[in-house]
Amino acid sequence: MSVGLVATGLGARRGGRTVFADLSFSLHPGEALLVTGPNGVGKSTLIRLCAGLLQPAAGTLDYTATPDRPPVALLAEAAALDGELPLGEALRFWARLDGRADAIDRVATALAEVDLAALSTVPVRLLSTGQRRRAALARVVASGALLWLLDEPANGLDAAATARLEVLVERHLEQGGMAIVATHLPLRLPGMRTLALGGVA
Ligand SMILES: Nc1ncnc2c1ncn2[C@@H]1O[C@H](COP(=O)(O)OP(=O)(O)OP(=O)(O)O)[C@@H](O)[C@H]1O
Repeated sequence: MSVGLVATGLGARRGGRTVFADLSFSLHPGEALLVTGPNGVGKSTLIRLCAGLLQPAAGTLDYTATPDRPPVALLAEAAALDGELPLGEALRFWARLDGRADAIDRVATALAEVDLAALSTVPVRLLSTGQRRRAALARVVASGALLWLLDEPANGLDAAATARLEVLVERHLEQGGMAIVATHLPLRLPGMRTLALGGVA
């Protein structure tokens, strides 16, 4: 199979209820999929399935990555950064876990790219909502991962930060990356396709 993600007849159940069924899509290097739909329709569930944190109730999800990059980076609702650590340290902690030496080197650049360089010595717990979101994005950027899974990445971001997010995703795609972005806020991503979840009747 060529590099990419292929979902075929995907179904998800949570709490004993069907969230969605028979979802099929594919994603290849340079492509982004915007997942939209009303609250509770299953956007986060789809992101978690793609991250391997949930098992599909039906169908298959085949992912072929490249050996030169970490396969997946997830931006979920919680930033998952240690609140007591200075921001730069918290990001370097994850970069070490990502297991690639250059991820640690990329932390400072990623912080600058989300306009947080000035706050790298500030404990994460003191960051504002939007700053935490940008910090979580810096973690994804620093990872160098092939597939970005972004769950509501624009939540809490102001217009300038949203524009930076769009630029970072665009650059990721230009570098052969892929992105699945669950959002209820409008985002402009080049050549993106939209997967509108409609709920299960
Ligand atoms: N841990 C869980 N246990 C049981 N049901 C869950 C769990 N998490 C989510 N659900 C249910 O699964 C459905 C889909 O939730 P999900 O979070 O994927 O929706 P969403 O489209 O991301 O919503 P939102 O726009 O509000 O973020 C909802 O009905 C929700 O109540």
